[in-house]
Amino acid sequence: MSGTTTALKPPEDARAPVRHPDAPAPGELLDAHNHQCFGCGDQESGLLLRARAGEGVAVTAEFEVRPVHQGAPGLAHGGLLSAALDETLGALNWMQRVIAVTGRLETDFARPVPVGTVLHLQARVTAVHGRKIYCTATGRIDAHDGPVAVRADALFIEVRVDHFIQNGRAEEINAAIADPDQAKLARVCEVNQ
Ligand SMILES: CCCCC/C=C\C/C=C\C/C=C\C/C=C\CCCC(=O)SCCNC(=O)CCNC(=O)[C@H](O)C(C)(C)COP(=O)(O)OP(=O)(O)OC[C@H]1O[C@@H](n2cnc3c(N)ncnc32)[C@H](O)[C@@H]1OP(=O)(O)O
Repeated sequence: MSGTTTALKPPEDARAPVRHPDAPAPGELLDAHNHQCFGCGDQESGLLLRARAGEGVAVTAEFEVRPVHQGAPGLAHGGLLSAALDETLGALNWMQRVIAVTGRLETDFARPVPVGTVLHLQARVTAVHGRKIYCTATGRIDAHDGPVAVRADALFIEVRVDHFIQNGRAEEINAAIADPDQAKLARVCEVNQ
């Protein structure tokens, strides 16, 4: 059952999430955090997931399941559905203006998802404790109020930009440092740390 492991249950003294005053307005399309990202970037074989700001500390996203996303014939691959949930949860960073990475992600697969489906995703932060951000997401079939196909609970951990600079391959990191959009994103988020 989702959300029952200790690591995914916020402690008693966790605080409510706070929407950053400069967070994008509800409905605003969110930028890709990296154009080469498998989830939100523009790679043809990727998810091409597009996320929008929601109310509060929440986002929505859409992911069209294409033939390249198959596992069983005609059905979406479960790992890619988890990736779509993970990417949507990652977009919550924009609403708090922090940089956080997935520490734990627990997915429930409730229904098979046929190729051709547009998965409507919703994610929100439920609690924050120090660097730990507790969040949850659902993916519904073909409509924002369609049947729930997948859901996830996750724990994201806030990191500094150094996390990427120290761990990423030099080729991509150097390109990111030279990219004004990436450098701006890193600065904006670090101001809050
Ligand atoms: C100019 C250059 C530009 C560079 C780029 C700029 C900006 C980037 C912008 C955005 C990118 C951000 C995210 C990407 C967005 C979307 C993609 C979807 C999201 C992902 O796909 S992202 C990739 C997958 N993700 C990883 O690649 C993480 C690998 N991993 C690690 O890098 C470490 O593992 C880390 C950092 C997670 C923790 O390491 P650490 O040393 O900082 O943590 P530490 O030990 O201090 O723990 C602190 C507290 O978290 C608890 N805790 C820690 N880990 C836990 C776990 N796994 N489960 C449960 N609890 C955990 C501890 O129990 C403790 O809790 P307590 O405080 O209560 O004791």
